[in-house]
Parts: sequence; C-alpha cells; structure tokens
Amino acid sequence: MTVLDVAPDRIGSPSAGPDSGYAVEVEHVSKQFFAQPARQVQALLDVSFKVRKGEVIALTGRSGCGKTTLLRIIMGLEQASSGTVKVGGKVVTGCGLDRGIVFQHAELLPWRTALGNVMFGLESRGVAKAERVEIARDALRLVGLDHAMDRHPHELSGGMKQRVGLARALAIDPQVLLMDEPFSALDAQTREVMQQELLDIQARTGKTIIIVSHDLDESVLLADRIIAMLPNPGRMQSILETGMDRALSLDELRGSSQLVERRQELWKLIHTKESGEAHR
Ligand SMILES: Nc1ncnc2c1ncn2[C@@H]1O[C@H](COP(=O)(O)OP(=O)(O)OP(=O)(O)O)[C@@H](O)[C@H]1O
Repeated sequence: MTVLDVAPDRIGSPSAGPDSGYAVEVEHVSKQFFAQPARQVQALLDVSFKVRKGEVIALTGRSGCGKTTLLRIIMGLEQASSGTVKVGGKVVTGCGLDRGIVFQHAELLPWRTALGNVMFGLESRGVAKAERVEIARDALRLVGLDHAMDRHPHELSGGMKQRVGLARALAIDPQVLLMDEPFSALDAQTREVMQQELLDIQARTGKTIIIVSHDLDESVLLADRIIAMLPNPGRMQSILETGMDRALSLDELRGSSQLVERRQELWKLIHTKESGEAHR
C-alpha cells in the first residue's frame, strides 16, 4: 500500500464544487489562435464530452486537430475562447491540484535527483519536508523506481525519466491525470511495458486519465472510450467505445482481432471527409 492508495486528501484537495458525478465535463469549447494579425487558426470548434470517474479517455486524430490544445485547456494552461471545462463539477480557471500532467518529455530539473524532482512539485504546494519525502518515495515506488530515487536525470534512461514525470504528476494525488503523448518518444519495448504499467496504476488508484495519442493501437489498447477528432477546424468526429476486455493483459489484447477491428474503425473515423467518405 502506498500513500496514493490510501490517502486521497493527504496533500489537500481543491475546494469542493457541486458533484456532477463526472470527473471532467467539456462543454462547447472553442479556441481560436491569432498567429499573425491577419491569420486566425480555429484550433477547436464546439467540442463537448463528459468523462466518468475512473475512465481512461484517449484524444486521437491527425496532426493539427487540436488534441494538445484541448488537453492544455483542461489542464488550465490555456484558456478557451468560449465554452467551459469542469473538473469534479468545478469550473477550471487555471491549473489546480485536482489535475496532474505528463508531457512527451519529462523536462526534469537536471541538478535534482529523481526524488528531488518529484518533491519539487510538492514544495510549491507548501507540503512539509518530511511529508514531501514520504509522498515522493511512495510515488516513485508506484512507478517502479524504488532503486533509482537518488539518480540524476543524466543517469536515467528515457523510460525512467518518463516514470519520474509520471511520479511527479501522481505525487499531488490529482483526481485527473492528463497525458500528452507520454510514450511516443520511447523505444517500442519500453513503450509497451509502460502502457501496461499505466493501466496497472490506473487499476490500483482509480485515477481518471485523459491521454493524447496519435498512435491508434495505443488509443484502443489503453482507453475505455476514444474521442476521434478531425482538423481544420479542430473538432470532434465521434466517440468510440473500445470495449477491450480489461481482464486480459495488453500483450493478450495486442494479438486480438478486436484490436484490429477497432483500429480500422478508428482509422476511418479520423480520416472522414466532410462528405462522410474516407480517404487515404
Ligand atoms: N500557440 C499557438 N499559436 C498559434 N497557433 C497554434 C498555437 N497552438 C496551436 N496552434 C494551432 O492550433 C492547431 C491545433 O494544434 P494542436 O497542437 O492542438 O494540434 P495536435 O492535434 O495536438 O497536433 P499534433 O498531433 O501535431 O501534436 C494547429 O493548427 C496549430 O498550428
């Protein structure tokens, strides 16, 4: 047992809002960027969906369909031009302790150890030092880095760095874990190991997870539901239930006909033309 299993409010939870029963509610979110005075990019147009507590959702689509922008808006790193996002029934107005984020590259502080990096996020949140150490150790154990807590980033492999990034996000015990292409920079074998570990951690902690991925297999394997998105303007095409049997390991699912069928279905959805035809 770790602190992450047993003490959800150890670090302090965000002020409670009315509980809608959903972990995340995205309501009519649009986003325009004004890249140059005369050039407006419609990164997102009227995106709405709800995420149940403990659900794993993938945001998938071709390059430029607004996946990262949507994740950043949910995180509170970017403001929607219109529409709202609620987390635990509370409108998002900026970053908060109820959300943790993992990026494609962990961006660790090079002068700090793995433990020091995980503790860093807790420092700015005013957690007492003894408690910081304990929570950071628990988080690093959860991601399988018991043996490497005192190593600096240059002594860690790519997969280990991503594990530290995951531990850093989990240490604040967020209600929702947001992940932006977290495994795409890893070699294929490490990626497969980490995908399984993520689902194991999810099963243990019950975290709600929203993961951005352009990898269709990864989306189908990890998610309960997939938000299929289209570009120009960035928008939702549809929501696909993956229906994967969670009693099976990812290794077992990788060889299944169900995965092949769902991947093909998803490919068609994200390559839909306005007319409804699929193109290559
Ligand atoms: N800060 C910004 N300023 C101007 N345009 C932006 C900005 N951020 C994103 N965009 C534009 O918004 C659109 C959506 O970008 P976003 O990065 O969210 O897409 P994505 O689906 O995550 O793409 P990829 O899969 O290539 O990472 C793109 O056209 C992009 O060029």
